[in-house]
Amino acid sequence: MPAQLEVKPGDILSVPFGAQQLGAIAIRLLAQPNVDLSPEKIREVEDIVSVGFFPSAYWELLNRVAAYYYTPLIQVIRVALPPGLLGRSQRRIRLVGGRGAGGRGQGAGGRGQGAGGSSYLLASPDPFAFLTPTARQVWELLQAQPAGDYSFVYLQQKVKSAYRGIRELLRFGLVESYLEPPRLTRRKLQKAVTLTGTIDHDLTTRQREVLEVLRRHSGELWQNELLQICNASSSILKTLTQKGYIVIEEREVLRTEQGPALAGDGAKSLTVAQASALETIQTLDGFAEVLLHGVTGSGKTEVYLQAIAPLLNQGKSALVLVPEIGLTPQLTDRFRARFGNKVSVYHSALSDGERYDTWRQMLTGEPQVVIGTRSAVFAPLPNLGLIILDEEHDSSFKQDSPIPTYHARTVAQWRAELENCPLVLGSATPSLESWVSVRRQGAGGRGQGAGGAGEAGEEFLTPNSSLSTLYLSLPERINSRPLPPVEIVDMRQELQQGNRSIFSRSLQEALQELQERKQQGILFIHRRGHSTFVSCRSCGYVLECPHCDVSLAYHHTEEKAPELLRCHYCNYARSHPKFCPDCSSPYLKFFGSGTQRVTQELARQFPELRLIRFDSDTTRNKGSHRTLLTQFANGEADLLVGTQMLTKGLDLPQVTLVGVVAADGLLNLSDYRASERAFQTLTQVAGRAGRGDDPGRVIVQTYTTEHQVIAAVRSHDYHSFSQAELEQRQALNYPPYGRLILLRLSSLDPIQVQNTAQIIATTLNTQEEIEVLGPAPASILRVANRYRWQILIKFAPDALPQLPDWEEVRSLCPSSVSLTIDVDPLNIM
Ligand SMILES: Nc1ncnc2c1ncn2[C@@H]1O[C@H](COP(=O)(O)OP(=O)(O)OP(=O)(O)O)[C@@H](O)[C@H]1O
Ligand SMILES: [Zn+2]
Ligand SMILES: [Zn+2]
Repeated sequence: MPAQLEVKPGDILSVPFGAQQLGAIAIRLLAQPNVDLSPEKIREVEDIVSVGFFPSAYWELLNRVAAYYYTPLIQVIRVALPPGLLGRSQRRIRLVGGRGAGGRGQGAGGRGQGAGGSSYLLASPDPFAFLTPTARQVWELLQAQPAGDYSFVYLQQKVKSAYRGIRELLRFGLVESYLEPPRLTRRKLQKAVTLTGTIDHDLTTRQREVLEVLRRHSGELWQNELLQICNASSSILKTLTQKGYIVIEEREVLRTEQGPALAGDGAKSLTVAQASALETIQTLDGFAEVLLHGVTGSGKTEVYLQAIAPLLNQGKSALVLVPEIGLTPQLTDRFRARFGNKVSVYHSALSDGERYDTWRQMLTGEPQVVIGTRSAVFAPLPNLGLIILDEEHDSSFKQDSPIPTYHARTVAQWRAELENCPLVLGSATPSLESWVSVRRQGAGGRGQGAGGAGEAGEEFLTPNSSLSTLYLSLPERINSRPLPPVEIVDMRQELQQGNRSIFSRSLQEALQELQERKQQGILFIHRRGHSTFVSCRSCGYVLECPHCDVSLAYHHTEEKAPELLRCHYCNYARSHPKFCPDCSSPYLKFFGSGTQRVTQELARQFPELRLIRFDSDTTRNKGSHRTLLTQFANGEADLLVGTQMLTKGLDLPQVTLVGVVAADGLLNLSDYRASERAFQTLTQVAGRAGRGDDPGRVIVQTYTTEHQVIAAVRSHDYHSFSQAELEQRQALNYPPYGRLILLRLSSLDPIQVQNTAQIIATTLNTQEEIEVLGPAPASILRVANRYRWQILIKFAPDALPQLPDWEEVRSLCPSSVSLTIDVDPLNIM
């Protein structure tokens, strides 16, 4: 690298790559290049584009994530930065100081306008006699271009060996090289009109009108808005500019997602429990972790809002993490109503431009609230005063693939610690991880957790070990409203007594009543689509995905839409055949019921009932969550029918009835977390009922009434459920007691992946202190034509075992087999 450059880790660099110039990040300084790196793969750093781009605490965070999740740092940086930022940037060359009069503006590097160009020109008839012919040619080309600016590629095409000439010009400081951001992340500019003069007499009525409109808008409007409001053409603005009444300039438009205009909302007067929780949170100084355990509808959000308000006044910012975008419109609305335009959302469903702009908006350091999903844990807010993780038990905070397979809760713990701010975890059904870390401190333990976990080297490799968590509880609903009674219906008895419908008599009556009383209900179904599989009644043939080892689900959206069979794993779709592909029988039958099937059945049995289907089929388009929920909130439907999405924080006071069509799909999963997840899902969905003045009721249909999860859901008993569940976990050394790492292997070649899995497992087995389970085929062996095997590693968290050398493990994988190391996996199926 050029001697005068002092590169430090975290700097943004430009590095030549072929004819292009790429954006790069300095990861680490090496005294010697790696021995196995061939010299032709090493490039010179050309320039530093941005010094100290990452603040040190943030850089440390990225490094922790990389170390804990065994992921190259650059992959972690990719998750943290908005997409495209480091994409293919274009290298350009321009004259330093512009070309004589009217030269273009500032250079990115902040090298100001000097007397530069023109003074050279005056010195002698040929002041550049010292340049080589190549440099000279480049120089003249640039002189001839009005802005004095060409892409590197263009100069290379025009001048033979241009790069040599450019290097020479750079050395003399005559030109500079810069990176132009890729197109999609380019800032968006738009013309803004600003009122500058007071309204005077030399104006026509029309001109006066335009200025009046501008004045009423605080003297500033986008040009297109102004023209639209006044129904005027741009010529009138030209005249006004000439007369000196207005100035038109290009201004940047930030493409941040805007919510609808909302009426402002003031702080509510808190219940005793809310007030006490808030008080504790506000006395925290610096890093601490808090579990806010509040039953459904206990007003956790109000506590968050009031904890954030004073921070903003102190010039600090807050980060609010939520599981999924489906629940964000309602939550963001509440935040916007309280904090106005200080709120922005940040999640992967934003367009790249919106993400880029929101990201830069955060860097301004203005006090603000950012609400986002998993990846927003990396939101680059300086001056962070508080992190909130709402619905902290939700598994969508965990990334299964690609690497880093991080959990936003774990990363948030590190981040809060590094930024020295409190972290509040909120839930009605806390994860057993959080529950155990509260219990660790023993009864009444209010000890502060600023123990400085992870100061020294390896320590941070255990996520929660040295953290102690403060416990705050909101045991009652707002206004002492009762939790809804939960009725369990045994579907085996329904069948015995001759009811063949998918709805029990109890649920049928409740739906009937709903209509009569003009109330609203929610119906929860485990799956989307119509049926889980289609098979032939004559020969038993089951229609399967050609690329995966699963049956195809039947989808039929509306009357005239095509009937489709779809794979829920790879999204393969085919039309529904009229005849069995195997025996040509016309008798094909649908089994299992998804949201579509249930809505059709409802339409048949309750034709008067107005329905809204709320699942990933009906919420594909941007804004559709909001649209459907608004329709429902406005009373345009009686029943909301949907999947998992319904369980996440919906607050609809009119809902009195919640029905679960079949709890069994949740209960009978082969995963060690199935019970915990089922309890959480059922408790959360039950918690949507009776949040307003009218009392609610919940009906859960199941074929396994005796299941311990069902008993706990019926009695709203988190404590005894978690007690029993933790005993089982402890006995088997599963999390939160033992730790797990899952190796996922996949390949197009079934033999090779199996052999590789076997070899890796054998190698791992030689190691003591770790328990190796498998290799075993994944529960669905083939997905999208890839065969999948896995190996589960179990170990005790405290006695940090000598973990395998992952580089060595990777080296056992042939190139046709891909390996993902999933640390603390949540999905093991
Ligand atoms: N102090 C208060 N006084 C009156 N109403 C309140 C108060 N606090 C919260 N509420 C209202 O109570 C309702 C439930 O609150 P919120 O949605 O925050 O509950 P929650 O604890 O997040 O529930 P869940 O875990 O089920 O999502 C909301 O409509 C909220 O506006
Ligand atoms: Zn058949
Ligand atoms: Zn498939």
